[in-house]
Amino acid sequence: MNNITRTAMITICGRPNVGKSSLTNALVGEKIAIVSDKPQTTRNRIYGVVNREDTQFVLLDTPGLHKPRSRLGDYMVKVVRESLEQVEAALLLVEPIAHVGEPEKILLQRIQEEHLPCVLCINKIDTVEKKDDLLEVIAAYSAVYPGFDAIIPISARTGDGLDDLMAQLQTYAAEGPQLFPDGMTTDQPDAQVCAEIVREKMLLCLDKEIPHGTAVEVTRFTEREDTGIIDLDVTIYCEKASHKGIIIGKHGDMLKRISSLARRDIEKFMGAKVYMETWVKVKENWRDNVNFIRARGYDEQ
Ligand SMILES: Nc1nc2c(ncn2[C@@H]2O[C@H](COP(=O)(O)OP(=O)(O)OP(=O)(O)O)[C@@H](O)[C@H]2O)c(=O)[nH]1
Repeated sequence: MNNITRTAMITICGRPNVGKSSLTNALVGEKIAIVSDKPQTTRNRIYGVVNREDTQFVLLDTPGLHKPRSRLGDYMVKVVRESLEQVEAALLLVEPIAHVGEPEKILLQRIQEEHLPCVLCINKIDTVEKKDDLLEVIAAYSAVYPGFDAIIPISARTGDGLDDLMAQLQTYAAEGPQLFPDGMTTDQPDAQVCAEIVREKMLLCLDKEIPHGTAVEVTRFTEREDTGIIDLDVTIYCEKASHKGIIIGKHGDMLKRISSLARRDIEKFMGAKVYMETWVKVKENWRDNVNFIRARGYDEQ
């Protein structure tokens, strides 16, 4: 039992691939959001929950802001906009580059419209060799937006700067009830986290556009009463028959690789043994099919 008396909801936003999910996982201390080196990995808003002393922090990991090219993309951009409503503060996460791009400008405008306090976090400082380079990044952002509450260089990978960041986020906590029960680190249902882990492994194992054109659905999620073993049936949807061939691979090798990597992580996340069966189906142009994306949870909330 802890005695939470304060809460702070904070939106983590930024362009694709800056490390929003990596930061969320590092602060939560558990992998709840999938990470890849390919942009536009996160499709939905994900809550990460951190309890520290008397405060419960609820971090909103959002899709990277990008120019949408499909209905799914439209939905992802809408999620970002809405995630800046009704939170205590915004955390704008950026690359250590001394140039403020269009996504950052759009987000700052939106943050200003909502009258939100904003922390600028410069991520990936483990890749910065000279301190002066960081000063240039700070100068570039301060010139565009003088209103940051704080500017904090961090590395989600090494953990550098995260204590300073948490101390700053603490200043946004207000008295309020505990929103999530003890031990709960995310609002995502277990089946959804499992589906996301399969998608992460596709992003890892497959090149280019193929993983971006896939959706993953868990069609069975049952726990055996006697042994606690979890049985999972997973369907991967892709956009073309040629993609299906690539996902399955020669003699099914690629699908086996994706499945076994995913199963390992799912077992870690669930803390149980998992039996998983995986199918691949073709669903042409699903990213523009409103009913299909709604049915898979990419829906107006
Ligand atoms: N060197 C370094 N790499 C990092 C750091 N944080 C994240 N990365 C890498 O950056 C890439 C993108 O990370 P994600 O956490 O998926 O980024 P994201 O902003 O959530 O991406 P989207 O979902 O596309 O918006 C991955 O390859 C991470 O390993 C960091 O502090 N240092």
